[in-house]
Amino acid sequence: MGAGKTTVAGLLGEAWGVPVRDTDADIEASTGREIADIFVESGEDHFRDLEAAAVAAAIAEHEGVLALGGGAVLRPETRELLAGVPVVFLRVGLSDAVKRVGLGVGRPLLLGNVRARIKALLDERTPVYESVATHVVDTDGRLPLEVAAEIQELLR
Ligand SMILES: Nc1ncnc2c1ncn2[C@@H]1O[C@H](COP(=O)(O)OP(=O)(O)OP(=O)(O)O)[C@@H](O)[C@H]1O
Ligand SMILES: O=C(O)C1=C[C@@H](O)[C@@H](O)[C@H](O)C1
Ligand SMILES: [Mg+2]
Repeated sequence: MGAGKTTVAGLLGEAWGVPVRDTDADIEASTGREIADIFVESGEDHFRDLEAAAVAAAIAEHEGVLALGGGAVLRPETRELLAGVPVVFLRVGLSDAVKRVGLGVGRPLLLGNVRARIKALLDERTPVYESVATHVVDTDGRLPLEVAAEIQELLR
């Protein structure tokens, strides 16, 4: 969270003139509920089921740039679906992530101590992100446009 997936996907879509999808937005549109409410009312497991289905639908239907939710790759079936497509891991360190997400409003897994929650998620997930990525781009101290430019070079 705060790596810039949604922001950079939008810039890439503009640069390439292709459509952009974001699985978090797809889930909110299809359920008519906000992600934070889904977590609170139905729990994380239910959200992950919706998310796995949203990723599968997007990969089947969508031609363009796809931004995933930060925890989508926790599901093995999602990792399998990503094999064979270019996957960019936007790396962000603790300090920049904390600055970017602010109080973490709308990000249910950051409730409580935002800094401690981000540190725990980075520690747990970094190996998973590295395992699915075909490309890794560092985002610390860089503008979204600079990150997008590097990805355009990498995927030319
Ligand atoms: N490279 C960057 N430098 C500074 N701010 C950034 C950068 N990338 C994104 N931001 C800002 O950080 C915030 C979070 O970005 P964004 O929503 O794109 O992250 P995300 O990875 O999609 O997060 P989530 O996993 O919660 O969906 C936004 O306010 C955005 O403008
Ligand atoms: O990293 C995560 O687990 C999450 C990231 C967001 O994109 C949302 O999918 C949700 O807030 C959970
Ligand atoms: Mg996002």
